[in-house]
Amino acid sequence: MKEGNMKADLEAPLPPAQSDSAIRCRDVCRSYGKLKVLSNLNLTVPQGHIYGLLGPSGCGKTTLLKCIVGTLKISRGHITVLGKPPAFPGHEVPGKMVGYMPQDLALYNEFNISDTLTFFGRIHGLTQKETQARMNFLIDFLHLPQKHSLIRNLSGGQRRRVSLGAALLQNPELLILDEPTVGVDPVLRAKIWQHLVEIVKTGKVSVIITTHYIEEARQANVVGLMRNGHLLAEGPPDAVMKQHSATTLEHAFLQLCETTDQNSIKPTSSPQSGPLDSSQSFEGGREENQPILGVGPPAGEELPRFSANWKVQARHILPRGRNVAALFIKTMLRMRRMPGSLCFQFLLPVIQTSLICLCVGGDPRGIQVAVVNNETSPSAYSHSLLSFLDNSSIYQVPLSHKDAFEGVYNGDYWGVIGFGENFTSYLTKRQLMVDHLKPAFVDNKMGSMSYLVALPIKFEDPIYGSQNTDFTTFVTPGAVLSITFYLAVGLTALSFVLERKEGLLDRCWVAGVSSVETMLAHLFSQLIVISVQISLMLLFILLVFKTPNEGSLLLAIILIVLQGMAGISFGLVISAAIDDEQSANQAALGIFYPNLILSGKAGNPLTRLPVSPGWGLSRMMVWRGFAVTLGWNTFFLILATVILKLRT
Ligand SMILES: Nc1ncnc2c1ncn2[C@@H]1O[C@H](COP(=O)(O)OP(=O)(O)OP(=O)(O)O)[C@@H](O)[C@H]1O
Repeated sequence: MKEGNMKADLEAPLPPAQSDSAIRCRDVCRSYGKLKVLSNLNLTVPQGHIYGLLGPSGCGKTTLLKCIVGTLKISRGHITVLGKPPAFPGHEVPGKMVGYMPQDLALYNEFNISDTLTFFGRIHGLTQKETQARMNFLIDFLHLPQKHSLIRNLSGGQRRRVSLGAALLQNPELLILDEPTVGVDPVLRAKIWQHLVEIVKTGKVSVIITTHYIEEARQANVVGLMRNGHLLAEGPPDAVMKQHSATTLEHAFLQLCETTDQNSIKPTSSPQSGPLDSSQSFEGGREENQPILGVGPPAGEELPRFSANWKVQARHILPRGRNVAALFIKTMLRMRRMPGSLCFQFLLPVIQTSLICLCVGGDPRGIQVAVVNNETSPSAYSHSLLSFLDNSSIYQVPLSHKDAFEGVYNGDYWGVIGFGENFTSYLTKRQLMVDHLKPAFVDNKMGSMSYLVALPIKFEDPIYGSQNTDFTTFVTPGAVLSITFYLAVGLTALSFVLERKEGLLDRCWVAGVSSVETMLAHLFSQLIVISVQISLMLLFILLVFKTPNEGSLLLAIILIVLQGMAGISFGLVISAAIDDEQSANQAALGIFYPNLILSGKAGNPLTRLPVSPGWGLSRMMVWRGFAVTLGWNTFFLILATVILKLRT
């Protein structure tokens, strides 16, 4: 009786033939380092159905969804999504065919609802009219507030609905929703489910949804029960409950776990067979590692082979202008919405350069020096000598011999200047003697060898700059290059790491944006920031601090821009390799001094070449500087791309 009922249940709601599967996973494995998260997992989402993927926290649901949308690579096995493997050249998964709502809401807080939907509309290639029409529908349908409401001012539930709206925007054929109902009140939860049931009715849209709330998944057409990276069971909710004589899905799941533990059966390693027949039961004749009530294709089914011609492959690799433009506009809009942060980015380099010009290389001031003068006459030479000292640097404190030395021992004074009582008379005598003796001695005793007592160094007029070049002039060009480089490193690394942490990068990738497009858009938008920064810095150092410039200003600007671009590229490497902002900051800071010293930016006059001496690109030292900077740029960009590819 029990078996008969179960068969009847299975026959009615089971999905169409497996060729109509929206998603098929076969023997899928995925690990994070040594942690095996997905292990020989088999799953089938039938076309035009809602698939509820259930399981405890940490069982691997999100990891599986990331593998399905192509943001994570599987270590072993096969996945096909809407007919082809994810990220297959020419396939629009990731892309327009899939709507993805990640677990973390992944919305730009500075945007309003309209900006958010417009951004995703641009990426999906919707016209303004289409986006507007969908936006009006979604705002009405999901009961969203006014379209100009800022995301950061919305409630948690409203944000969740905006995130769902962004996933639904382009009417995708496949919806992947990672816990859309977490933290949502029961009324909204019911509404979300009601909507999902509505959209799959056409048979053209398929949905896979994960949830912790097992009972709500009874509204799904098919549920998959997952545990420790395996799929324990897959089938219509009623059939799963009946199979375990349970009144709730939760109870059925508990029973399934207990039985699995007792029998120590390792689930799912072989391809699934068709729907369970009356002789098959979990307790009895079930094939080892096969999920009960499987809805997938029969065992031994041949997997289709996929190929793409070189044109499709080339189009797949090449960055698309539409996506780069959408990302560029997005970054510009975010900057405009954060005027404080923008001003900080523009002014910080100017403030730093100004501080260097004001504080580095100037004369010391207010140095306290004890003066012990034993000459009393006001006309004594000692008074004249003391008056010639630079009194803005040295602050003279007249003291007795004892107090002066005690003061120096106590650290109150930097030194003692002392004059004996006969200083003036001895100086006069010595002057007279030298005047008489020197010519006589040198000429009579040394004759033609008198040049030997001349100074061994001759100071000619300098080829570059003036004879009195101060340290500030010397150090400023290197400082400008360093500041441009490090600000670009820090800002790039931080913005990318934060975007990834908030799930924004993943969301964009699932919408069809490649890592190269993301990098290009960032490079272009940062170029604008760098240009303003450089203009302000040059205005200050050339016009306010009057740092001399005898060379081509254009070459100097190009070199500084290239340094900024090298900083952006290096920031991309850091953000590709590191996941949290603290480590990214540490990496950016850690490279500061080694790079400053090894690159010669600190005190190496070569860094000033295009600015000060007026050399052009024909000089080897100058073009080599440009070539080296361009080389590092290319190397960092390639490295960032490779790391990103390896890490997905
Ligand atoms: N980037 C990562 N690096 C290392 N381990 C990870 C990473 N992401 C997830 N994991 C680990 O993989 C396992 C599965 O994580 P996953 O997020 O897929 O689980 P989940 O079922 O979605 O959990 P939840 O329902 O709580 O979201 C967990 O043990 C988690 O710690």
